[in-house]
Amino acid sequence: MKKIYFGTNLKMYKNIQQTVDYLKTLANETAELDRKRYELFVIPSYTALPGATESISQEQVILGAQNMAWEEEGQFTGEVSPKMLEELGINLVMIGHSERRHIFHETDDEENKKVICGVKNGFIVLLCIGETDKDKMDGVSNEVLRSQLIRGLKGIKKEDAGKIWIAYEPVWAIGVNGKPASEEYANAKHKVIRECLLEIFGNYGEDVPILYGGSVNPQNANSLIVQPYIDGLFVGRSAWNAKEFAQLIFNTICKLENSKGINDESR
Ligand SMILES: O=C[C@H](O)COP(=O)(O)O
Repeated sequence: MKKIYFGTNLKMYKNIQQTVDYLKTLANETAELDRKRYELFVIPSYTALPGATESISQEQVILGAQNMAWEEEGQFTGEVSPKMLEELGINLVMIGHSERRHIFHETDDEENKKVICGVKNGFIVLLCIGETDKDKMDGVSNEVLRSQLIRGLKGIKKEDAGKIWIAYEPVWAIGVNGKPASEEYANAKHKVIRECLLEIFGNYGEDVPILYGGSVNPQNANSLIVQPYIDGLFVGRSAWNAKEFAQLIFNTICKLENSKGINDESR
């Protein structure tokens, strides 16, 4: 039975104390969660990472970094190296979030160098991909997703597929001005992504979880999670209150376990 994933990116919102308080509450509220079946992760800001690693066990909540340099050291002012994250005990790095790609103009080739460096340094690499509104209007969403995957995962060995997680986040669905994708649309794009992963990694492509992100909220989480190609939810705003995030997680699990999907071997 495949794992189901729930995670959040705290973006540039919570300071050190707020992050520590958030994590303690989230760990407490989700203490009953079966970690063999459900994976939970949080991606705080860099400055909060030391406090975060000291405040909770990563057996309860995996901690990630929002970005990472593609080199281990060097003349890269303002960047954070994988070795520095390793020193903090961080287990996951997020690469290519929509805000990195579109505000900071990161390219697929740069994301690829970071993915390679992250895998090499033993991190779980959460690669974010997603089409823009224009891509969608022009009818090239599938091609854009395939291109981001093929370029972003270039050079990753099949045997390392298990170190990659994918977050599908349509750019038009993210943030305060975002409009959530319908469950049908999200599921169809996850199918495209799964097929592409199987092309890239062969059967190892099944080892890569694909999470949906972009205006996930208590109203749409249940219908998204039961979709056959959706392996988890990557939540922004609706996760930033720890008690409400825990409630969203338990509600969706309840929905999932009461649905037919839970008996399907593919889940
Ligand atoms: O990293 C998380 C995503 O950008 C989703 O954010 P959102 O749920 O606030 O749209």
